[in-house]
Amino acid sequence: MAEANENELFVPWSISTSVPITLAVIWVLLYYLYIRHCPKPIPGNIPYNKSSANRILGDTPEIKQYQKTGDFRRFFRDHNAKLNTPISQVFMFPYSKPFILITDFREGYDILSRRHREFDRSKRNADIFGTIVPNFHLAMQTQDPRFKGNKELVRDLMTPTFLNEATVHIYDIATVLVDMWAYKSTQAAGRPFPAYEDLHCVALDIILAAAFGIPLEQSATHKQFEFLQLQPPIIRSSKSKDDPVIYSQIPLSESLMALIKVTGTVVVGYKSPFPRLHHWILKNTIWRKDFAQKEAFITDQINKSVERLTSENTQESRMRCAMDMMLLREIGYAKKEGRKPNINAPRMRDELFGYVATGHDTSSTTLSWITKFLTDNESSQAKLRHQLHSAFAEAHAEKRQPTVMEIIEKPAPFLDAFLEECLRLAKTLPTILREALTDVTILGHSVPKGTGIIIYNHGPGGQLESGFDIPESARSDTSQDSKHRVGEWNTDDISCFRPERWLQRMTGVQYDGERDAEFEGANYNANSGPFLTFGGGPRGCFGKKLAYMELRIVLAMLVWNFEFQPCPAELSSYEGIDMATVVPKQCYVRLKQLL
Ligand code: HEM
Repeated sequence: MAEANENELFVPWSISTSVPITLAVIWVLLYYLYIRHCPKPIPGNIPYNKSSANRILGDTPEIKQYQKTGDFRRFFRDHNAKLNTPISQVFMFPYSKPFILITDFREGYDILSRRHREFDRSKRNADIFGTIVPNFHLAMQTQDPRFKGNKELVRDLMTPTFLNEATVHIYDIATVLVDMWAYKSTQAAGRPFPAYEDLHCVALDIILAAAFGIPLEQSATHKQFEFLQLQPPIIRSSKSKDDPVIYSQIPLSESLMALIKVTGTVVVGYKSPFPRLHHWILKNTIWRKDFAQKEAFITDQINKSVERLTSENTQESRMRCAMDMMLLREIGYAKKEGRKPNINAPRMRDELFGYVATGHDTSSTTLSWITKFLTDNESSQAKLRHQLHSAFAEAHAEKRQPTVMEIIEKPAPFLDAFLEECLRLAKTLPTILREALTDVTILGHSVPKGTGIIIYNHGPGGQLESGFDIPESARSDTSQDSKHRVGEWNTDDISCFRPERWLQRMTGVQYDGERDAEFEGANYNANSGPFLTFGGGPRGCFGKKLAYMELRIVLAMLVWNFEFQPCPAELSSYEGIDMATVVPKQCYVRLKQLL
């Protein structure tokens, strides 16, 4: 009986004690797992968001909120602004190491230009581009054994000879754009119309002409203009001068669409925590056809180039595009190495596609931002036109278009300054990635080897916003040495559009009261102040010279031919959308033809 009673007592006791103990053990275990999987901040005192450090997803929920608005890169700006710091840790992806985010220009510039033995292209770049163009030098770190060979292959593509060839294509395509916009503006009769699609085609045509020598008649812009002229005249149903006119757009060929789509797939790499796997799955499923078409397009262009280079016709066999230059290099290497040329070498195919991919979106997006700055800064626009009239005085007197050589060669400091100011403010590519190759010190903080570095040049202390007072002693020796190499922007107008900030007056120049005096003695100074639009150092933008040529020619031709008049506020947002680059959400023009 006593035994039975003991058992009776024991059972309820065991339930009442073992359940809470089990729950407590589970809770401790879960808590341990939770803590184990939360982000691990870098030891020391680099600021980070404390609540993000206490959740497995780190900063991801906040980043997702920004993604919903379209421009997730704004997160970087706000992150350092909220933490009131030029350097912070970001927990970008679950289970990954923290990234270091820097918004201070001098530190970014120092890392890119002076400390490139300590910092290199980030492995994340390889993750982002690895499944699209694994053999493109952008996807490689500098110590990658393939890197040097690839750079050799593309060596000729930014030489003056090659660029001179490219300027002719650029000018021809810009001329078609001018003709098309003259036609559109007549039809629109003072109403605005969207500009983005046309600029996207122009930039595509330019890079395809430079890469593969695709002739003007086959350009998307030329076809669009022909198509437009066959359309019935626009019937205006609305009376408001502010209602935009929407023109029909001829669809691009399947192969061009494939090139654009494949380039756009890079966004998956930017945003995914598992970029390679994520991209690989999509590439082998829903994007399979696009990738196949892109490959077929490149094969076709290689065959055409071989035909050109082996043609008896000297006019035909003349080198005229990146494809031909690369093929000739490959033939040269093969001869030297006593082997057959590999005209289908993966590195050549990827360098070619990479050239198109990196050269297209960046330029088209920048052109779109430029048209917005033209539209919204009337007095600077008028001053630019005035500069062009005085720089290309003969063309102005003869009421003709400036020639391409006039645009490229005549000094026009306000044109340089205007373009640079557009590039400073354009949101095209505000993030630059690096990786610490060794344990490093950044602004006095220890950062371990292998850490990903994000340099965000539109944040506090960057090229658009004044920053923090950082003691010189916290900066690296190289940063202290180069303190005066680049000027500083005036904090009062740093975020305003003011091309004059790039000009310096030569001392001793007298003004004679003539019309052109405002440009006399004005010198454009590229080091006037913070500017990282093309990154910097040995891994800075490879296509910068081509980009400047393209933007200069298109900008000069547009301002010569049109007055960009204000668009209604509801069509003039400065918000960006995150694609491969940050594209303006709205890009409209309202044009008055001048010639
Ligand atoms: C306005 C137009 C352009 C902008 C704003 C731009 C911007 C940039 C930026 C910010 C980088 C990263 C630099 C760094 O990490 O330090 C970059 C890299 C690069 N850009 Fe551009 N770019 C433009 C036009 C072009 C063009 C036209 C081409 C080629 C035809 C090109 C080819 C490249 C390549 C290949 C790289 C990688 C270089 C390397 O990894 O060594 N870009 N660009």
